[in-house]
Amino acid sequence: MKAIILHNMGGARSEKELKEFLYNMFKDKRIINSPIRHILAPLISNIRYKKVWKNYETIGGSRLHKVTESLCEKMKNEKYDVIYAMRYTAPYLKDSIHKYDEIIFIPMYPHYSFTTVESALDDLKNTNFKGKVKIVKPFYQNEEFNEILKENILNSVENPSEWNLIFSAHGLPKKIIESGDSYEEEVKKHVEILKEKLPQFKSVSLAFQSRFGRGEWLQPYLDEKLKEFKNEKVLIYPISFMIDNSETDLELKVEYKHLADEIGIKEYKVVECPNDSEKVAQFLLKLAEEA
Ligand SMILES: C=CC1=C(C)c2cc3[nH]c(cc4nc(cc5[nH]c(cc1n2)c(C)c5CCC(=O)O)C(CCC(=O)O)=C4C)c(C)c3C=C
Ligand SMILES: [Fe+2]
Ligand SMILES: [Fe+2]
Repeated sequence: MKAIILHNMGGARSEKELKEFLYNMFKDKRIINSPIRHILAPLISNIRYKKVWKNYETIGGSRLHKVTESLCEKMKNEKYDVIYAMRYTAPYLKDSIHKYDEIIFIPMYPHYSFTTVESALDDLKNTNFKGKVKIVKPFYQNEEFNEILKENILNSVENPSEWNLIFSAHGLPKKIIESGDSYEEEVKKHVEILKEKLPQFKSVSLAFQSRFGRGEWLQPYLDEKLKEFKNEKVLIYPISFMIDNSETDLELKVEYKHLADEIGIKEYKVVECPNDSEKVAQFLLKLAEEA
């Protein structure tokens, strides 16, 4: 039996699941590169989940699972089972992969990073799966994908010439980039590709969201970038994600929106991720076939 497996980070639908997510994430050597992460993981997750869950509750938890499930449903076909697995919350890869003889593995990230794609590949290796494996590579340069993004972005506003488009990428500690992670380079190339496809906008820029902890992260930070747009209209596109999750629904649409209001931004809007659209389903099937 063959399967296409969509692999993502995981999302928190309950307080318990948020604790599990945080614990697993901080235990991951790709996220915390410290020999004492086994001590840090329970400490940080225990302190953080209670504080953060209150905010998750305002959006009814993460919709990452639900939308991914719907995407799998749309990708269903006679040749393959289409299922999903998550890195830090159930359903875990080790619990489904051994049913199959052959899998096509799709890390659901447009750009490479040690913290995302490489961590997903660690998850795959850790299953000790002995069947045939094909892996879909990061696809930010794919023309069909970028046409989907372009259409998505243009459909979000009526007069793009009045709007400043900000591509918001998930941040990463500078230290990780300095250790050889190509994420920043790929994100910048991706923005250049999309900028050329979207000359209609008043301006196009890149910023990084959700800095965490101390230390320097990729810059410019989104909160600083927003300050440039007092009395202007700002459209945000979350460029690191395929599917909406707490980073888009909570961080961008609630927390950064609040900041935008404080700054005096005239209008602030966040574009939906590609999610479970028919076009994305067809695009991912094609990537799987070509892998
Ligand atoms: C501690 C460092 C973190 C790094 C590095 C990081 C990279 C990174 N994350 C995503 C995508 C997602 N992250 C999500 C949640 C989330 N991420 C971190 C921390 C780091 N992420 C935390 C602590 C959390 C939990 C929320 C919080 O406590 O603030 C999610 C959302 C899950 C959900 O519930 O919907 C996604 C998706 C990418 C793409 C990335 C690097 C490129
Ligand atoms: Fe994250
Ligand atoms: Fe984040």
